[in-house]
Amino acid sequence: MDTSEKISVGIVGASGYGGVQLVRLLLEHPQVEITYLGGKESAGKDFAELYPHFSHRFQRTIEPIDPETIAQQCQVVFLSLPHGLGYKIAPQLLAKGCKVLDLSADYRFRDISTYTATYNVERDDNDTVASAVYGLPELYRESIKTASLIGCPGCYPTASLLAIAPLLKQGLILPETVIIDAKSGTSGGGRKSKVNLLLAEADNSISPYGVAGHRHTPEIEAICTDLAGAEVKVQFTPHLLPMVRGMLTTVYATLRDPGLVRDDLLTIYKALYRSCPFVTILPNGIYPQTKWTAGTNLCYIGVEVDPRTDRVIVMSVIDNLMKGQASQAIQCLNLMFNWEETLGLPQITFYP
Ligand SMILES: NC(=O)C1=CN([C@@H]2O[C@H](COP(=O)(O)OP(=O)(O)OC[C@H]3O[C@@H](n4cnc5c(N)ncnc54)[C@H](OP(=O)(O)O)[C@@H]3O)[C@@H](O)[C@H]2O)C=CC1
Ligand SMILES: CC(=O)N[C@@H](CCC(=O)OP(=O)(O)O)C(=O)O
Repeated sequence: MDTSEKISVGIVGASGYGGVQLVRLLLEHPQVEITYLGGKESAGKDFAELYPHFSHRFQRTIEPIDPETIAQQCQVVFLSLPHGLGYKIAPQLLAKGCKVLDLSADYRFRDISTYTATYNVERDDNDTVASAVYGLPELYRESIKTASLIGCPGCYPTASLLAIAPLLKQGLILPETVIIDAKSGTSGGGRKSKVNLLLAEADNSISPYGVAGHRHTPEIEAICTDLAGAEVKVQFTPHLLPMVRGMLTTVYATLRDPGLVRDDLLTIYKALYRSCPFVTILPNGIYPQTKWTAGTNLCYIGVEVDPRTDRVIVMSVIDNLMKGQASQAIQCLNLMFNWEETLGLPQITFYP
């Protein structure tokens, strides 16, 4: 394909884990060309200096973050920055005609007061927030297609919401009974050094954190409430696993109708995800493994019912850096440009 037909794309926050996934995927994407990389501490360095395994294929200097310059060089901009930064740049990019996909929490909430309470960032850009669409294609595909600004979901909300959405949409559970037990690899914490992510701390160990207060709880609850059409509160507990990539969530909830069996639920899940190329509902008695998703945009879901407790148990796995972050953003990009939803996205993992 003639490169003049390609869309010019920039990545702000290219030096981080989200950034490096985006570079890898966008280099292989047939419809885009990377024309800008931005960063703060990394500005002035070549990308291949930070990630030498790219040096045979891609070299580009990371530039300081200047919205004017970015808008001149890019039609689409991925913001892969810590929360509280993207919202200062996105309005200027949008005003210049760029489409923006923000991987942080800045545009995930329709209600700014929930964002402010959760992230402790004061802001009043209500109009921009109102124009943003939550970037979970399986639930908001049609809105994503026409959006200019996407608030890409967090990794825990992605895995949790894909697991629970059919139950809430169909009114199959008592919403006050939802418990989400989630586990993540350490790359979920990003590339910046943190003590709990050191090998000596995380290896040979598993630990809960953010119990009864993790910042993803309000994000999950807001979308659950939207899906159920009534307020939903969830009990969400994340855990850090001694591995790099991957996320498992196990969701428990009490069925409204104790007569429902696993086969009924599998039929409902398959029907709701029938047009979703990245979601696989596993057959009877098969439960998912994170290993099946590594490096891909896939989500596998297993469903079980315990007739002794009338609870449904739904298990979902994703790669936190992919469906939980970078490749899901590219899935949204594909929809925004009316390309095949799967374009440029790996669909089979390396295994084992
Ligand atoms: N890791 C994961 O599994 C997931 C992460 N996310 C979200 O995606 C976003 C990126 O995460 P991730 O890639 O893991 O994070 P990293 O810590 O790996 O990277 C952060 C990036 O942000 C840049 N940055 C940091 N501070 C500033 C600043 N003050 N001004 C400008 N640039 C800055 C860094 O650039 P430099 O080095 O140049 O300073 C770096 O490129 C975050 O909002 C995160 O919460 C979402 C889903 C999953
Ligand atoms: C293992 C680990 O530390 N994970 C991160 C979640 C990563 C993510 O999705 O966070 P954002 O909402 O910022 O995008 C955490 O629990 O804070």
